[in-house]
Amino acid sequence: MSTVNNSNMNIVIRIQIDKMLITFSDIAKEIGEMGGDIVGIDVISSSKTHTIRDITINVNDQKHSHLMTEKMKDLEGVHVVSVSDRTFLLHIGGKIEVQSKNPIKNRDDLSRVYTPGVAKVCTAISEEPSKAFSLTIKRNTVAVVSDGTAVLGLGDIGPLAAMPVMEGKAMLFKQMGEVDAFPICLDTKDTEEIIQIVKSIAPAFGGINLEDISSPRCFEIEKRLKEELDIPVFHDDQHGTAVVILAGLINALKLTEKKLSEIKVVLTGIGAAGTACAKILLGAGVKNIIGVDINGAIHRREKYRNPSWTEFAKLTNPDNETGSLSDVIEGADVFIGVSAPGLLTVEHLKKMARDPIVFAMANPDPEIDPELAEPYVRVMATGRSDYPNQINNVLCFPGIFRGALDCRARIINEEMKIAAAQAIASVVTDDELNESYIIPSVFNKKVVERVREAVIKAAYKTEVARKDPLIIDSRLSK
Ligand SMILES: NC(=O)C1=CN([C@@H]2O[C@H](COP(=O)(O)OP(=O)(O)OC[C@H]3O[C@@H](n4cnc5c(N)ncnc54)[C@H](O)[C@@H]3O)[C@@H](O)[C@H]2O)C=CC1
Ligand SMILES: CC(=O)C(=O)O
Ligand SMILES: [Mg+2]
Repeated sequence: MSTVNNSNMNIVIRIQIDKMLITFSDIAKEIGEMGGDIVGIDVISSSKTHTIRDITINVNDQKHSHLMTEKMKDLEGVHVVSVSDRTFLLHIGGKIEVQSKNPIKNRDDLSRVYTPGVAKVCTAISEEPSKAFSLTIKRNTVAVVSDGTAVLGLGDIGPLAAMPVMEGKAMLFKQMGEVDAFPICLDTKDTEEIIQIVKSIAPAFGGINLEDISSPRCFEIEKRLKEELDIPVFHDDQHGTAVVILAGLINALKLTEKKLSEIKVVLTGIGAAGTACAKILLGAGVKNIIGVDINGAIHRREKYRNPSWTEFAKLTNPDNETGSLSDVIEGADVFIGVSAPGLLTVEHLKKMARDPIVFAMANPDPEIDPELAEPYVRVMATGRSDYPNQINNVLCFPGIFRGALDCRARIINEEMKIAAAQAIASVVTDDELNESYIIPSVFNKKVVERVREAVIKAAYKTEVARKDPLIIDSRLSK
């Protein structure tokens, strides 16, 4: 596949220009001739003889960036001071910080927020632990916990390398849902140890968002934590993803005028996301799902070492189809990929039923390049923000936790997830719905509002909410 990663990246080249030797318009012309698109110019300093400028250039890829830099270096009168990728610039020093709600202006403030005043607040919580929800950050704070074993589609890159993703999730929690989230990357892959650590840190949090923990360990970790903690534990890659897939599918099927109960779905990658996706789709009425992992279709004639595949085989593939993706894609109405880049080909698309729906959601590179797929599909979606129809769990986790925290839910159950999916789908009105808009934008404020509302309603209906409904604030709030 022609990889889509890094396409259209922005770089910032800082150059010192000798005014006697070259003009800026000459430099801009050179950049344009090399296919670079100048999207920003900043003057950093200027003297009679020299200027230093930052030129932000949209380039095709890393190679293009390199050629552009070399060209600048060759120009007489130009000295390249530095070249930065804007993505890296955004990560310098990390992406989040802790801020106090009130400044400590004097001794009196100090004695209230800290000792001695704080002692009576501690005592109050010790006498009535539920007060931790009103007197500490617990009520609005979620731990984003990863062990770095399944980071996006990058695999087991370890806890340090997982941090940028977890910081990103924390940013999204805050901006979209006004939830305070902490990235916590653990230097252990031991299931039991992860469970014990999360249990030990739980007092500070109102919810636990598990992230990018590889399967099948993620299933046991989530199950045990759900049983042993009294706050919501939600493995985002499983349930956040599944919720958004269902939302996207509800809307895409309106376009192809097919029913959930009639479609054949081929799902690649029966790991965390794939397993949960199958469960939510089965719950929503899909009858024919065929899972494909590295050894082909998952079926009941095979004995699997992975217990989650044995379970998966029982629930799916009603006709017990066997073979590779090429075999089982025949006649499929929907392809959902939560697996690896480039495994879906145009030849596969040609074998699908009329009006194929393709959700190629592996990150950062999807199962097929959207541009390659476009002519052969009716609806195309990816997990990325730079193509239409971004099916990404960011549409779910801020709103679902906002709702769960606001009604102080003990758990996030199936009813709350289905309600969240329907809420996301409902943001796209029938008038707006089209092939390039089956799912609302991540920036659409209605998403979190509707998900929150629907989740709270479902939590009360299923009796998992612990807060008096009369004191729930109707607005998005802490
Ligand atoms: N768009 C979104 O919101 C989300 C996208 N994803 C993406 O889905 C992918 C999987 O994520 P997880 O389920 O968390 O990982 P995981 O590690 O739990 O599961 C991945 C599964 O894909 C299988 N796989 C790998 N190569 C394959 C191939 N060539 N053919 C068939 N199966 C293959 C693996 O054996 C494994 O079972 C990643 O690329 C991730 O970025 C995951 C969660 C959310
Ligand atoms: C989006 C996300 O959570 C993932 O790709 O793992
Ligand atoms: Mg993830």
